[in-house]
Amino acid sequence: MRSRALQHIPRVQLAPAALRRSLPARILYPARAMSSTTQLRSLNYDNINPHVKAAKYAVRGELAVKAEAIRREIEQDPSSHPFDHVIFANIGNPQQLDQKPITFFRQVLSLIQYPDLLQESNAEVAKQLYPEDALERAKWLLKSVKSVGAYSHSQGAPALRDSVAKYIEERDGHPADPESIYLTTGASSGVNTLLHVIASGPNTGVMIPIPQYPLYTATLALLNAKPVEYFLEEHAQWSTNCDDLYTVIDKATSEGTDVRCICVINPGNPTGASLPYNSIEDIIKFAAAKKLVIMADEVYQTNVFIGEFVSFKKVLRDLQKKEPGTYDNVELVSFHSTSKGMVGECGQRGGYFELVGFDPKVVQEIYKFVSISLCPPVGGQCLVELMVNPPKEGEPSYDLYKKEYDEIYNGLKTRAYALHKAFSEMEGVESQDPQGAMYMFPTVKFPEGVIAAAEKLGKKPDEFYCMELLKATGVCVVPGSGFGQVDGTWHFRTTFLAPGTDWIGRIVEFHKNFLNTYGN
Ligand SMILES: Cc1ncc(COP(=O)(O)O)c(C=O)c1O
Repeated sequence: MRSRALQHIPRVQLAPAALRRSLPARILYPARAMSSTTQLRSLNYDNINPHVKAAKYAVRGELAVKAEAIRREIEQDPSSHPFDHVIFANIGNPQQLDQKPITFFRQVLSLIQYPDLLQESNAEVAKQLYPEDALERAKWLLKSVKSVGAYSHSQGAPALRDSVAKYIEERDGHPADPESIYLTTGASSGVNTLLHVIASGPNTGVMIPIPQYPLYTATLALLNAKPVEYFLEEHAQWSTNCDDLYTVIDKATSEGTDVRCICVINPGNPTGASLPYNSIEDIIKFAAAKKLVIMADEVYQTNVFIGEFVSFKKVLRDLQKKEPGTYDNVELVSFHSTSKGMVGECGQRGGYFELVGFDPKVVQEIYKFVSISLCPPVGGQCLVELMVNPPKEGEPSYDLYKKEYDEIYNGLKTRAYALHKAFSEMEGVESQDPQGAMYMFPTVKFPEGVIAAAEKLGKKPDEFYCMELLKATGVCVVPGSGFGQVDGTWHFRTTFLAPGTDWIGRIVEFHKNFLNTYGN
């Protein structure tokens, strides 16, 4: 008789080790024993947090997994696919796509990681390797944080927050308070913090733009709170229709949802749209009228090709000045990051948020929440300082910094326009002007044949299209369904980060062949 403990283990697993080594895995671990519902473990698919299972995050979904598998296949056998490398255009990951880090930033980061180079005894070597301003900045940063290996204040090192406040002041022409600034582990952790504090139960509603960056819907799913969708207007360059916001909130409220917040992504992901001053003003007025927190995701603030970036903070302060008293209680949180822009250091996980107009007792809870994670990475905090306080004209590193910055900016712009031109020449494809961010989100009209072929595979047409594109060209993009789209319309999102324009030609060629194959 087998003991109770052994009853769940297939007999073959109890076979001698030598025999087990010779048996194939499918015999050793039959499906039932391998499934995550095995009673040998505490966790199985059916008993884990259902909200984790409910969360969707398409930019790292099925297509990204397949793209990685193809990349590995090519590594092992370069002739295994009709292309020699995969282009990860599915995610805004600049340096994975060969964007060079800004030299000054890396010089300073390398010094703060290896401070021995700043010792007097190494002064001669250091002088040969580093410009004077990089050495000075590294010394100052180390004085401010002591060591990148030490925890900092949970809100971020005070001297670095002073620099962020100065940057915001210069950008907006209004003062900023370092005590209201929180350095974060990328913008994602800031968004996560605020949504945790805002979501108090399944009835909490948060207005999110559609299409949106799925961080928002995924986090709301984790928190079991409700996304309240407002649709951006594709025909008008993905603009925000303010009248529509009133209709959307009134409907949600009448259905019993406690709507507390509106999220705005400006410039937009995936749309790239930049909000003009008057739209921001309208959104602030709407938030004031409906007593909503504004979450302004401004991580693409320097990725603007048409017009100028205007921050929510600036417009709010302008309004408060113009109409004293009316907007005093507007609660605004604005996010920024070292991941995007010309910095593109998303692996370093730097970012910040600024709070304006929040109740002091709520602020205390936000502080407690961030302090539970101790502090954001101190190296990332230093990079935030470098981003907001880059070399100035006349300083030794300025010319190189400006050259590198401009090259990255112009490269992005050139590729955005090349993609736009390519899309305009593809049958059934239409894309709005590339205004900013790092993405294009064209719409694709699929003929019946495509829709039927996708249905047969149990896929949505845009998912089918993107998978076929990946398999034929190695270009990995994300189906529009991962961001949300008007029913019956189909899109895909691609970054314009990949170097060169050859891959754009590959998309055009694929599209032609795809329509020839499935067009009828
Ligand atoms: C709109 C938007 N917000 C936030 C993030 C997260 O950025 P981070 O790397 O700073 O966490 C991204 C990343 O792509 C994004 O597109």
